[in-house]
Amino acid sequence: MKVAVRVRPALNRDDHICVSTDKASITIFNQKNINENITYKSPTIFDINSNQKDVYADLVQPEVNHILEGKNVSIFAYGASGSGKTHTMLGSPVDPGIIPRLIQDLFDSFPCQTEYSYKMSFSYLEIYNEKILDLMSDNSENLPIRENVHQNIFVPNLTETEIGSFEDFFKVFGSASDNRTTATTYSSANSSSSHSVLLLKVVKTDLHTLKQCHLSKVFLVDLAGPEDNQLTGNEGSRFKKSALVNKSLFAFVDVIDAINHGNRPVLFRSSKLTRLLQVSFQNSLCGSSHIVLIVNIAPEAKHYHDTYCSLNFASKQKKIVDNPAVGELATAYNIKLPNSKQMHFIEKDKNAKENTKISLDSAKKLKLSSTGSEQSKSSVVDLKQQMLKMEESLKSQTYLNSKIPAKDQKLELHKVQTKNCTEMARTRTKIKDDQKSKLKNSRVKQSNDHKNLTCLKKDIKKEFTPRYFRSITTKNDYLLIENKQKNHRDDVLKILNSQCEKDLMLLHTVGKNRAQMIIKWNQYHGPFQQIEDLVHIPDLGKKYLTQFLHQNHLLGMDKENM
Ligand SMILES: Nc1ncnc2c1ncn2[C@@H]1O[C@H](COP(=O)(O)OP(=O)(O)OP(=O)(O)O)[C@@H](O)[C@H]1O
Repeated sequence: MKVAVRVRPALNRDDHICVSTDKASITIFNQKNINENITYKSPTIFDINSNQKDVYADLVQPEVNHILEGKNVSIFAYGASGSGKTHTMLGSPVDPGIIPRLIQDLFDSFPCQTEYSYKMSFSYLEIYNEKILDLMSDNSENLPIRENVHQNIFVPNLTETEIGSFEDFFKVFGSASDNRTTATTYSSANSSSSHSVLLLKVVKTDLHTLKQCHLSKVFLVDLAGPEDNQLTGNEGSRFKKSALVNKSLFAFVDVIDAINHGNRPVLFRSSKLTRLLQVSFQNSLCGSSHIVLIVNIAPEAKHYHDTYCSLNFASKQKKIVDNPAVGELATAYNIKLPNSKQMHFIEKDKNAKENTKISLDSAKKLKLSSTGSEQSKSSVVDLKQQMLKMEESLKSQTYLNSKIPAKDQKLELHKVQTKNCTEMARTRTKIKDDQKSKLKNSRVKQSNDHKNLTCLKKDIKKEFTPRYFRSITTKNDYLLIENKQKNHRDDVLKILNSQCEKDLMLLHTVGKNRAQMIIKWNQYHGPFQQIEDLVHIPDLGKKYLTQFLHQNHLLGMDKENM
């Protein structure tokens, strides 16, 4: 996930400003307390002088190739009302933002080939009051969100328009934008009070076979600004609506936090927005989906509180940016131990971090000990010196960072890995013991197959539901499941040969009809030798077999049988 902060220029010359920036940090000052200033470090800051072209070139242009390769990309503009989200995403005809630039860029980048063709279509919706409204339809009603058998999330009946050029897009999009819900807020007379989601679909087709090679989905999201109802004095329905906006923003922040920190379960269903983007969020963990988060900031002192909240959110995600290992942990098979050279840098990095901590502590002490105004002035000078030291220290961290990407991640990963290694050794012994005792037990239990099936029924329900899999966080969990899964492969085969409709229906993707098909095949051809024999049942076929293995979490196991 890429995270960037963008500060818009002040809208009024006379306004007091509470934000200052340099290349790698942003500082906010509290007007009510001159001693109170907070500095945030961020790898990507767009200050008041940055223009739309810079923002696009740095954050979005690199994604064009990913889109052409079939990866999904989601771009979010987050920030308080009036902080410049719509300007960043859409801009104006004279100063276009990310959306028009990306569409133009994609059309320009489609390669002219005789073998493949690219097609682009788009849908445009808003989430207002936790309702999904089709902005391309003049009288849209609340649309549902559905999930198909391939676990793709979609909105049925959402208008989708194919576009052959940038002009095509703008014609349709222009009128659809007028349908967006706006409201007057304390910071803007024309504030967007909904999340708008522009979904671009880019399809690559093989011109010889006319088959789709891949489909890339690009979500361009202009989030509604959170509203402080105490500050705005919102009442009645306006209060309820803004409470819903705030609730869905909390859900959005929660999901991002949970995904990036490896917390499980991730509550995608707690808002329409997160549910709609569930697949993109999940795929970002394995790298097949990219996320760009732009945190917009208004520099005026009257927005201090909003700015403070947005920067806190951004700085939390910055840790995440430096922590791609979360994805590796979630797909625990990829864990690699750092080599000795990397360990050297990790140690160095640790020291640099500690130096920063010391500087911060002494800066805090200085701040606390200042009393009189003279003392306060000298304290401020000292504080600045301390800050400089801190900055230097952080710079050295950045240097180290460039040597080893994701330093925090390495440290965290190392800790987790050391812990995991010990736990893994323990688990291996435990698994071996378990296996031995299971073998003994199974001899005794052989005479009672029904009992085994009842155990399996519980196991499948408890352990092989997708929800359970989502809660797996450590490699040990995977090892345990992997081991159990191998045993259960045999058990699933037993169920397939059980000729018992009720037991067969315990398996995922097996309903009454399929259970009867399996029983009939079984009676006619004799017992299945392996699960993959399902492919021989005429009405099921290869596609169903993959689905069956996937849903019952047998995919990737015993590949020699496939
Ligand atoms: N980088 C910028 N340069 C110049 N003007 C800007 C910039 N960012 C925002 N603005 C101006 O600030 C005002 C508010 O911006 P915008 O409407 O994009 O905010 P917003 O965050 O989308 O607000 P809301 O959530 O209320 O819709 C607009 O007049 C816009 O033109």
